[in-house]
Amino acid sequence: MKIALLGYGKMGQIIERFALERGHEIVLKINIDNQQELNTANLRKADMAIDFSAPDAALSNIYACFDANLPVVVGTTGWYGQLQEVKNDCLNRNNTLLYGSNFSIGVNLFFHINEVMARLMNNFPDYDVQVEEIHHTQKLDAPSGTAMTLAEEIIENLDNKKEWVNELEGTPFEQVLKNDQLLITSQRVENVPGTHTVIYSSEVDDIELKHTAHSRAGFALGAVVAAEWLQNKQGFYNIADIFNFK
Ligand SMILES: NC(=O)C1=CN([C@@H]2O[C@H](COP(=O)(O)OP(=O)(O)OC[C@H]3O[C@@H](n4cnc5c(N)ncnc54)[C@H](OP(=O)(O)O)[C@@H]3O)[C@@H](O)[C@H]2O)C=CC1
Ligand SMILES: O=C(O)C1=N[C@H](C(=O)O)C[C@H](O)C1
Repeated sequence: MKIALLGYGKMGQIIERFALERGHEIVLKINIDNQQELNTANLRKADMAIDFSAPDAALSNIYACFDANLPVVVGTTGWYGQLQEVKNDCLNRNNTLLYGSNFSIGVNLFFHINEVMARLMNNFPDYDVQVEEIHHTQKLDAPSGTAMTLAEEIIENLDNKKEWVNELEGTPFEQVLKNDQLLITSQRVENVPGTHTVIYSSEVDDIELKHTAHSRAGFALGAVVAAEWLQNKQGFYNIADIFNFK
């Protein structure tokens, strides 16, 4: 497969390594300095785009792929406020997109366990729940996309939580938390690839579900596997469609 890498930073460079190992070819690498190369003519040289860029670049990159009729795997987080609009446009224009807040197998297992746990905890109202995420200091968005997915799964499955709120360590948080609000705390610590914990706490004990990424390799390999899966498909997909744990 000929791959266009939209974003050639920490993730783009590891994705390149896995893609080459698996027999693919990289035909375009886009970063801030060569953004003008992201045009229809260049995108049409590829069979697939993989976007790991930045929250404020993801939307224009996605629409550039749509205009070139190029399928795109989107790992970039921080643009999900526009998710429904992108989905509608993708389907109306017969384009192809797969997105995921986290492409690692471990986190996708964790997502599934999180849903099962939230349903179970409806029977145990003495426990309150919160989500914690820790990432490296270069991360531009908070909360992480993964923490948002975990929180949304909990809200969908646990009757007494209705919305999430985010507290970023080091910034003022003066909100009084309501019982039906789920707190996501975000911490930024040098060199942490991504740690997520779901904590159920009662007076007598805590139950913690935790995923710790040891490096970015799991995310990068997952993105290449997702691109392989998306070949010859049409439509709008989420990474969960690949794992199909339901
Ligand atoms: N879904 C998942 O599994 C994962 C998602 N992510 C997400 O992927 C994204 C990228 O992460 P990461 O690689 O660590 O970030 P980096 O900052 O290391 O890399 C981002 C890349 O995008 C480029 N870029 C930024 N803005 C633009 C723009 N306007 N136009 C073109 N290129 C641009 C940067 O260019 P330059 O080098 O010139 O600055 C850089 O090459 C983040 O949103 C992160 O949250 C990360 C890991 C896993
Ligand atoms: O920015 C990162 O690094 C990561 N971003 C994703 C997220 O926002 O959840 C996935 C992973 O945790 C690393």
